[in-house]
Amino acid sequence: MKPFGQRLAGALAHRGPLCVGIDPHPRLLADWGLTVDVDGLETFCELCVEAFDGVVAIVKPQVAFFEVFGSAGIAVLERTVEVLCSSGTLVLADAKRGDIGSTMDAYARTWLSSDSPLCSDAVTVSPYLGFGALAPALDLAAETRRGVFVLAATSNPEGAQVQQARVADGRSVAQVMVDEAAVRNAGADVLGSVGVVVGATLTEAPDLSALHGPILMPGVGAQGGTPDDVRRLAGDQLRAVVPNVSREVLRAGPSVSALRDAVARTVDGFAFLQA
Ligand SMILES: O=C(O)c1cc(=O)[nH]c(=O)n1[C@@H]1O[C@H](COP(=O)(O)O)[C@@H](O)[C@H]1O
Repeated sequence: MKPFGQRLAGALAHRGPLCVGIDPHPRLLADWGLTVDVDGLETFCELCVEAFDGVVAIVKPQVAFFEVFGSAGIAVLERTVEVLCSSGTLVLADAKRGDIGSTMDAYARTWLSSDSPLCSDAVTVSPYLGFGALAPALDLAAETRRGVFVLAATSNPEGAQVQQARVADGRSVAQVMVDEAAVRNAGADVLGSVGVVVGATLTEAPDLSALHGPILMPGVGAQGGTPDDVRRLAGDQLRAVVPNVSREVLRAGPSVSALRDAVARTVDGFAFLQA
């Protein structure tokens, strides 16, 4: 298996630059005419798989919306991840994990170890216990040829309190996270496997020019970010940018063809990224 960064670059080139979120909000379940319980969750995911599998470059299930249903919800997540991964659609588990030592190691094994029932192609992680605390995930991802997306500058306004704070050399904390990720990507062929998350809602992005890894940009659509914002924030890194859209696409459901049309329209709006 090729490293995640190379697989992602290939998928973006072939299927278009888009990460679609599977975010089974209670509101969306109701709008789709589904019950807000595990049965509704399961049907929602089956329809998402039918609509997105083999169509979009990368799918991002938001783990929180599965955990809220306890073990039965996790079982739905396991099945969803398994179906997508086994057919070759890349899966980014949005778990935003971050802890220390052996606990981080357990999180890493959950999402990145081939023998885990939740094993995905990549996972989101939070570096706000210190970038170095992420080493178990970064090391395991390198070993299993999977990926990690590190939260750098998030789409929510509260993030700035921590992420825009300055360290002693004057860089923002968000910039430090990007620079640390860049160290991990040094020498990678095509695109490194350590990505960063930069919200499409921001007025300014950290300097991404040396990252050599994927840049996930959530916040498009429901949170107010637009393709023009993505273009502005991406700078000269257009080919590394992966916009994430969740509600804006999911609102088109439950019709599978309407979901696919929404994906096609969204991908068209981002054609400039891979031009
Ligand atoms: O890591 C993420 O994906 C993420 C980071 C961030 O800064 N902002 C952000 O919205 N997200 C996630 O991206 C998705 C955005 O959903 P929509 O606002 O519905 O498109 C949610 O699953 C969020 O948890």
